[in-house]
Amino acid sequence: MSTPDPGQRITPLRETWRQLMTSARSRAPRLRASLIGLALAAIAQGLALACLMPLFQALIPSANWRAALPWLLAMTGLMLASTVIRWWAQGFDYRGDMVRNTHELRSELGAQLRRIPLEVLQDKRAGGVNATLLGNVDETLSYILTIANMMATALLTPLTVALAALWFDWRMGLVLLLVFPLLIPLYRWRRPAYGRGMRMLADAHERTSADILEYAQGLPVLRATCRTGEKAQRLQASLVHLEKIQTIGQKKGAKPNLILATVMELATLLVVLLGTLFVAQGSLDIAVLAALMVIVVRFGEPLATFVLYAKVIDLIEAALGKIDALLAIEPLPQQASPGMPGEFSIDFIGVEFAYAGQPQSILRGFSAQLPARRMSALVGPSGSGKTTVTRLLMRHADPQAGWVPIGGVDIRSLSPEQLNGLISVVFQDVYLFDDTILANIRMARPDASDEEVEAAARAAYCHEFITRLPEGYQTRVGDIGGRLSGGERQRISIARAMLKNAPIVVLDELTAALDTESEVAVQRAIDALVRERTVIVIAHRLSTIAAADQILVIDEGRVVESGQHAELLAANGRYARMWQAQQSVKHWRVGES
Ligand SMILES: Nc1ncnc2c1ncn2[C@@H]1O[C@H](COP(=O)(O)OP(=O)(O)OP(=O)(O)O)[C@@H](O)[C@H]1O
Repeated sequence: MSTPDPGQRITPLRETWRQLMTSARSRAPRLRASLIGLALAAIAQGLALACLMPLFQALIPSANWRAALPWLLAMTGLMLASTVIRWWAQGFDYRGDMVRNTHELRSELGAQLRRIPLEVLQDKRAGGVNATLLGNVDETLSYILTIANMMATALLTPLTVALAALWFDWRMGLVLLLVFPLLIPLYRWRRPAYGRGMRMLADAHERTSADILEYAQGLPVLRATCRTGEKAQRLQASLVHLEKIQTIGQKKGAKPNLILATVMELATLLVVLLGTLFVAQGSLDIAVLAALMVIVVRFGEPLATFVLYAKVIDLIEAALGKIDALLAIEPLPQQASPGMPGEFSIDFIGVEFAYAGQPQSILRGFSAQLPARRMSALVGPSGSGKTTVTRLLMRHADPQAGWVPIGGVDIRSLSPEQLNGLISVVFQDVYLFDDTILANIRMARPDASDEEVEAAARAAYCHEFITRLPEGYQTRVGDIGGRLSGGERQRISIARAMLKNAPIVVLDELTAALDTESEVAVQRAIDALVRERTVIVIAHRLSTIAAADQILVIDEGRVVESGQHAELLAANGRYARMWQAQQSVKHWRVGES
């Protein structure tokens, strides 16, 4: 995700309000009403406290309870109203709206993850996405009412009292009102720094979250390569960075808070001094001064911490920014659909493609015809663009020029579901979810019956090893951990493809990392899978694709040779040289020079 730009403009509060209402989704009107309710409750509370002035006037020194009674009743009524409105407003939190809203927002972000181009998603670190979905969503919605309540009580209640005080004694009213304009320059002075600080904090959280996830997931590899220390250092560096940002945040908050607390103390002193002076002169009712002193003491504390609350608004704003940025990523456009293809040949026509932000094109005028129900193999040096070709077929991204039709239908006119339904993918790296084996296979076609799942597993040569597991098909992948071998995991992946029964199969050379026995099993499963389908296989070991119907040799993003194995050998070109190089490697033995 984006790194913070220190010069970045501070989002206006209006924009924060808009983002907040957007993230409240269907509950925006209720949230808006709750926030307005909290403001009204604070004003009612201010009016209730203002009643202290006439109440004291009636009681001091004449103790006229009859004159005091209406004010006592008004105060009780206003206090009651304030409490009821506040309870109603906060009902958004305690009646579960907030939790449901948080859940909806997370679901929407989850749906957005499914919509955004995979190529964009691949650029984001898993931990970063996790930080947005969990942390930012919580930061945004869970604190909002609490903080709004605090701010309303800290600002609106004293402001109401100050305005009411004008009525009883304009000089004291003005003194009270003077305190509020002082808050504004203080807030404006600190806000850019807080805003930046909170954005940096959000970025630091995201980075640390990504590093922790990567460290935990990569531990087996790190241990095997003895590089735990190096990665641990990186993680440690992230944690230190996070600590630094938090410390800076605390330090930045200390000064304005101290200043504000001092201003509030001085304001209290000013009210007491001026009040005493006016009372001594006989121009101020002692009862009004007594009431004002109670009020000032009551509000000094929340006002003093106002700037601290303002910091949380910036935290919310930073979180809203992250959520907005994720929601703003556009899915790939879809053209008008002429319907589903009638057959499943694949063409790449003049395809130019560069990854986002990369200057050089990976595919440069790539054109190829992959006949239906035939196996086409992509071979070529590492980095030549083989995987990129398959990614474009699966529409992880769109080419900058050229197009890719399946059976003559441009894949850009198929919906993601239609396109995904046409293609099965089997990679070396098989991701198994922490669920039962049955569910892991069934995910390829959720409506498949148990019998159909088992038939696919048999066809992919999985049934035997699955029935040997402690609970057969009901064994949870998490419970058996690393007990499944690479070949077994790959056969589960092939079973998924069997069950999906899509007409096109993309295979990343599977057998490269397997021992001979597993290789034979996986190869048999593949042979069963690819029958009668349009198959693209990315091959590193040429021996595995010698029988392909067509071999496309790719170099620097275009097809430089194509044909069958024998033809290409006879042509004595690039393929023949690659073949010879691999044949000679085959005869090497470890330790021989
Ligand atoms: N998401 C990405 N962003 C930027 N560049 C990328 C991305 N994915 C791949 N590349 C670059 O594109 C080029 C082609 O990569 P690709 O994976 O298609 O090659 P390949 O022929 O499949 O390589 P290999 O045989 O090593 O798997 C490489 O230089 C690679 O670094």
